[in-house]
Amino acid sequence: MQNQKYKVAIIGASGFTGSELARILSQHPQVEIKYITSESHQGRPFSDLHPQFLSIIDQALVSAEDIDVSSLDVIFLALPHGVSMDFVKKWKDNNCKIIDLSGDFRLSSPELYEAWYGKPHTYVKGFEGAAYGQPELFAEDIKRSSLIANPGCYPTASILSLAPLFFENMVQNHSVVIDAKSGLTGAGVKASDTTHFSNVNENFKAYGVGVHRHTIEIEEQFSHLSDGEVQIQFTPHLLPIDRGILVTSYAKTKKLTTQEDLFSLYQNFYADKPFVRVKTSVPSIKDVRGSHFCDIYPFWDKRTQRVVAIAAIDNLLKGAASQAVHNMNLVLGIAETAGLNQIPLRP
Ligand SMILES: NC(=O)C1=CN([C@@H]2O[C@H](COP(=O)(O)OP(=O)(O)OC[C@H]3O[C@@H](n4cnc5c(N)ncnc54)[C@H](OP(=O)(O)O)[C@@H]3O)[C@@H](O)[C@H]2O)C=CC1
Ligand SMILES: CC(=O)N[C@@H](CCC(=O)OP(=O)(O)O)C(=O)O
Repeated sequence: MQNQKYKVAIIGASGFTGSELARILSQHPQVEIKYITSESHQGRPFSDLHPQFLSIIDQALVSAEDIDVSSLDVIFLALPHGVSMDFVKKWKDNNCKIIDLSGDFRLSSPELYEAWYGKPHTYVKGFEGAAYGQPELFAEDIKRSSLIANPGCYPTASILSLAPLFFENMVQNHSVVIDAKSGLTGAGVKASDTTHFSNVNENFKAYGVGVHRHTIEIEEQFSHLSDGEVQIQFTPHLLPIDRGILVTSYAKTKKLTTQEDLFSLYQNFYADKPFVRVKTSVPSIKDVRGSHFCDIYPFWDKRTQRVVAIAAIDNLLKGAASQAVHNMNLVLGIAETAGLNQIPLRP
């Protein structure tokens, strides 16, 4: 029903992805935002905290303890890792869909979670029914699931950059290197030494070398796509900008290719995916900023016999909030593109 309004709640709306969810959902033709929650700011108008919403969303923030979950169709959890799982456990028996933006249910087992997140999982059963929410790759799983694990920001760009090659089982194992860069909002709203202005401004650095938790998330999805165990080298970097991710992915293929074949492979793979734009030139972060697009340039380097795939997304949108809304559209069975037509903000 096109005029049906689905009732949703945004849990953890004082953060960056929570506020971006509010921006998109408030313009979604089939959504009514029933609750916006914050524990540390409950009682204050949402627009006090996020002034861009003044006279648009002035409703008061409430505690997550006080919401009537039975009245909701969809809950978005914009909470840190290790916090989301408690809410999923508490609300799982209500007849509503839960879309979790954290990493709590993205991996395939609690053991892997503990190994990469450094803490035990407290809701092991949740893994059973969770779908990995990459809409371009797993739409059918997403439509069937009541718990959707929204992918991480780096994994979104990284997975989309090489998915066509893995799907065709064309990649030589151990040959993949992913060099990724993110703007600061990827680190969340709380300031730290790492995100202090003078440590970031006019600076650029790698972090999490060899140990970043997104390594396993990407490996698991590539393994899933290609039906074999995949290992990758993944290195994230912190860019001195607000938002945006650019990844450069390198892979050796099992058989030789050409630029024309590579481009057609990507174009065909993403032909019916409205938010992936396969390009013939390099993408930049400003080409996608503020939008749900992922732009990809697949390049065959004849000299080194390598694929170089460059992908750009907005970490807060395609890497988080708009991806969550895309998942909502799929799980509710409404138009896939509803509410997601933001044109990138450039310059
Ligand atoms: N930022 C990004 O680019 C991306 C983020 N994600 C993931 O999405 C989730 C939300 O991210 P983001 O919006 O950036 O995070 P923020 O840190 O900006 O916001 C998280 C919010 O969660 C609430 N919260 C509730 N309980 C706790 C707790 N125990 N400790 C800390 N905060 C708590 C806080 O609000 P309050 O205290 O007011 O209740 C806080 O504002 C995270 O899991 C993140 O990893 C995923 C992809 C991209
Ligand atoms: C710049 C920056 O700090 N980025 C975050 C990733 C944010 C994100 O997408 O991921 P999760 O939901 O998996 O936390 C980081 O590297 O931890």
